[in-house]
Amino acid sequence: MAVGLAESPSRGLAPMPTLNAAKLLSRDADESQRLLQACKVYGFFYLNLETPPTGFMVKAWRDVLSFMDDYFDLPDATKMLDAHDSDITGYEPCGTSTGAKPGHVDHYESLKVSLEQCLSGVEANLPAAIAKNKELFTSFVQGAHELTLSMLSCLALAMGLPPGVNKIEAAHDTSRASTSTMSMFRYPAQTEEEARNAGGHNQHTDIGTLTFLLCQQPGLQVLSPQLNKWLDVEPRPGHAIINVGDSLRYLSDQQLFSAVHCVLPHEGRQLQHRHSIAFFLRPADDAEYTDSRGAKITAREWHNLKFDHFRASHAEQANNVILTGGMEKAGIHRAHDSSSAGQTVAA
Ligand SMILES: O=C(O)CCC(=O)C(=O)O
Ligand SMILES: [Fe+2]
Repeated sequence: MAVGLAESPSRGLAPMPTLNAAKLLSRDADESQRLLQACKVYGFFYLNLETPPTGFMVKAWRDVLSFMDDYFDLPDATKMLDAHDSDITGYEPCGTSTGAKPGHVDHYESLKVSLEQCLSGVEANLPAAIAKNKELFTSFVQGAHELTLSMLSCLALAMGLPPGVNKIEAAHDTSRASTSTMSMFRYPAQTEEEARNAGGHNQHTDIGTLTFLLCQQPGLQVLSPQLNKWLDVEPRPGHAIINVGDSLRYLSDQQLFSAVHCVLPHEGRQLQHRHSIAFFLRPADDAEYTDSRGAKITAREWHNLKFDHFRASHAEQANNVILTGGMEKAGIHRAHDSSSAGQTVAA
């Protein structure tokens, strides 16, 4: 049975393993095995950033948050000067996609800067507000890029694939264009009136390879593959939340699990602004795989198709397997070695 939108309060916290960023950066073999199991069983895990060499990311997190406080407080008309109708760079106001409840639009605004803009080193390529903080953003994006790429090497190691040249790593060759991007989100505080038509972030699976997410406030929920019910993802200081996206599931021939998730305020409406920061690692635009419909598609085409679908009505979204990659349907929770997780899968 498919599970509907997360309209009721979720019960319980999502059980998620914790991995160590420093060990993954040094390609530790045991940590790589734990990473593989986390991606196969949950598709979501915590990443401890607090030890060197990733401690600088915790400081950058604070600095980006204080930038976001100032940026999102600007008048709408000023922020709209940064809106370029793009899904990888610039500003996007609230209400452009379908929301987390039936009949609602979303309730988050975002400011994005692409990996390519950051790597180009050319200030003129960056959104103006970001160009003023070029060092902060380039070091954050490079740090998140290096970390997520190192996770792909660790996964290849744990899967016994030839280093560097395997299908997964080869699809992330940095000399080719991609839609990898950093996105800053504000879910603004809402009045009761505002909450009647808008709320949260609709259920979805992520488009890309791995998502590196920093958040301090609750609201994120995951559809547990084990229990087939919505659970809260508890934010943890000094830890990123990492999840597998559709592209990595497809490139791994469905071995890795991209869990369905959404954002909903606990209290029924957003009482205070909620902020989150994401880096979305995605494959090179021309990388190819077979998607959830069984179609051969490039990573760029999947990205564009999925974003169009985020903007479609709930009724259209329910008609196919694009929004959640078919992951919420019973039976897709394929059997896995339950010994590794100490849990069995409710199919
Ligand atoms: O804001 C969050 O915590 C999650 C956002 C998210 O799931 C996404 O942008 O893909
Ligand atoms: Fe997401």
